[in-house]
Amino acid sequence: MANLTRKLLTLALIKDGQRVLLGYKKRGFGEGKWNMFGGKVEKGETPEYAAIREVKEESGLEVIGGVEQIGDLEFTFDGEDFLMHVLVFQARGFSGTPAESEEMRPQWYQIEDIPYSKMWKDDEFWYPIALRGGKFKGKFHFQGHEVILNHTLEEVEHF
Ligand SMILES: Nc1ncnc2c1[nH]c(=O)n2[C@H]1C[C@H](O)[C@@H](COP(=O)(O)OP(=O)(O)OP(=O)(O)O)O1
Repeated sequence: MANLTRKLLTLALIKDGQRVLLGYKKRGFGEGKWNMFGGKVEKGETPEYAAIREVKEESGLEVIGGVEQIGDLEFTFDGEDFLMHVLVFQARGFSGTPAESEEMRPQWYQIEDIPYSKMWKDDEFWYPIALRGGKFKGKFHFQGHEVILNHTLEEVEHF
């Protein structure tokens, strides 16, 4: 694939014991899916700062103690000229009560109840690694938004 435009985005895992906070995406890219919180890294931001900002904007939670990178994912789409590079972080801590935003409706899920059938198809590959404390790198090539044509995924020690 030649000359793909790269976009840098974040996702943030908010985990509290055996439950995880997901958001129902009300608009924009991935509308109608449950997802972690995140979005584009704006000019002048570090990815860590962007991840913390998006958590606040989309869920109402304040990240405490910063974030740690746990994943590095690339998404491409058949026939499209862009590549989405998504850095996945885990919040070390958080405070506040989840609140609905214009973009997301947050809800806690027990790990065994995560609604994979209503999420991006790649999530069921890498969430299990993230949820047991592992780190991972992966590439997923989609046809549309629902079919994965091919992928790679490996667990890593560090980035
Ligand atoms: N395949 C897949 N699985 C899991 N998560 C994602 C994908 N593709 C994705 O894009 N994502 C994530 C990465 C980002 O967190 C969001 C998309 O971000 P987006 O809503 O476009 O960015 P914002 O900056 O919040 O958007 P606006 O505020 O400009 O609407 O999905």
